[in-house]
Amino acid sequence: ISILTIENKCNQTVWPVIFSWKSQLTTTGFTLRRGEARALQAPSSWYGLISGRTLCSNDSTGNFTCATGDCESNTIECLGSYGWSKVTYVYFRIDYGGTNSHIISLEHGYNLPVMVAPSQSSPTCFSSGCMADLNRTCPDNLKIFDGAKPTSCSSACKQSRTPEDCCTNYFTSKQNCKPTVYTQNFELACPYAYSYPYNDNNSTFTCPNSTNYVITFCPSSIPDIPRSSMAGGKESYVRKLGPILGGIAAVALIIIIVAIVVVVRRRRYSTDENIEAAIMLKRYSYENVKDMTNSFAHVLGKGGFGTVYKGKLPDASGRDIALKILDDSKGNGEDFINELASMSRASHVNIVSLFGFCYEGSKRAIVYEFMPNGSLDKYISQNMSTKMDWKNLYNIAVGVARGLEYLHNSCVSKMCISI
Ligand SMILES: Nc1ncnc2c1ncn2[C@@H]1O[C@H](COP(=O)(O)OP(=O)(O)OP(=O)(O)O)[C@@H](O)[C@H]1O
Repeated sequence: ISILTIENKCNQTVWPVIFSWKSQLTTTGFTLRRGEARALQAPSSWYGLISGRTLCSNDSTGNFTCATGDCESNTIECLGSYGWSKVTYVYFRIDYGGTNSHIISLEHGYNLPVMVAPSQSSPTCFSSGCMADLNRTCPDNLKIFDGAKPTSCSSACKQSRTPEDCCTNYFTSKQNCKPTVYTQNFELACPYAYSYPYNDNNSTFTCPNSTNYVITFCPSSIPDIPRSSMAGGKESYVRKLGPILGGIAAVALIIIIVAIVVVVRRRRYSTDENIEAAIMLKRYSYENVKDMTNSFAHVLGKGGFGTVYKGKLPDASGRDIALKILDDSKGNGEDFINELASMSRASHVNIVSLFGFCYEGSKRAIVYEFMPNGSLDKYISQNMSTKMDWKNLYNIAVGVARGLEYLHNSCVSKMCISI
């Protein structure tokens, strides 16, 4: 099982599509407003794709349609067969023969920048994506508009259908299927994406089968890629300035390549930060949990969902923690991860902070702040006759109300509870 966390950092709402060739996930399409994230569990041997739809709405007849990536289901869910759209795709194969693999594909086109951050890092498994805004650099004849705004960029094959662009007929071989000016536009901006048939250099990532992924739409500020010289109707001007532009382009190309290498290298070392950024929590193994609690030596109490133990963080701080081991859960693991993801975004003085979690099959635990005075209800009842005057009780009530108010209002607008 791998957890796929899909997050939307775009300034607009995105409606992700999940299409599966094998075993459906719990959803095939949903809404992700700006700043929201949703985690899904992909079972072993799941094989499918993820893409994002934009500018969706219900038309006058109530049918749900999107300007880009529409799955023609007329609803938010994308049931049934799948027609290829001119959008950015991420393909995943989860646990095939012990490994996961994924590809970011621009083979059909591009609509949104996407980054895929695996939870592990190796020379074949690192954070990468297509971060550039190719809607702006798209050659004019491949641009797709919604009104005056370019919304996506078609692949040349999808638009022209020629054997050369689609690598069919004579061009059906690695030898004859070469990058074209169009695919170079994609290739230059997104070298780790798959942009034409046989373009398999660098584009398949292979990770261990225990890897989880964060798939981010609009991952960061988008670098401004220079407009391709073939865009627009200035060919003769371009031809005259050819050698000069060629020199400038060569220098620009070198700078872009160096920048990409630097960015990719940096990202290789920050993959764990990326998954933690989406769930914003550290993931511990069950073995870690056992160590942290000294083999469950000190029980703090038992609640409706499980037993709470005292423990210590395994880092240099050695900080005291509470560790709630959830009763053998038959429940939905996705709910657990989504709830953690939302809880981890809450930060308030009157709400216990979460430090991490454990999720190994049915073994689930929450690692959070230790409260030396135990639970508030017990504390109040035990001290009622001694320490509790009306002022103290009033302050406690106000503190509790402030925490609740934060969860209901401020935190909702910061996407704590909306997932
Ligand atoms: N962070 C903590 N620090 C210290 N003790 C804790 C902490 N969290 C829980 N406990 C102890 O463990 C007991 C069980 O806690 P738990 O949250 O599981 O149950 P609960 O408060 O009854 O609520 P729930 O309905 O969530 O089960 C508490 O009554 C308290 O004594």
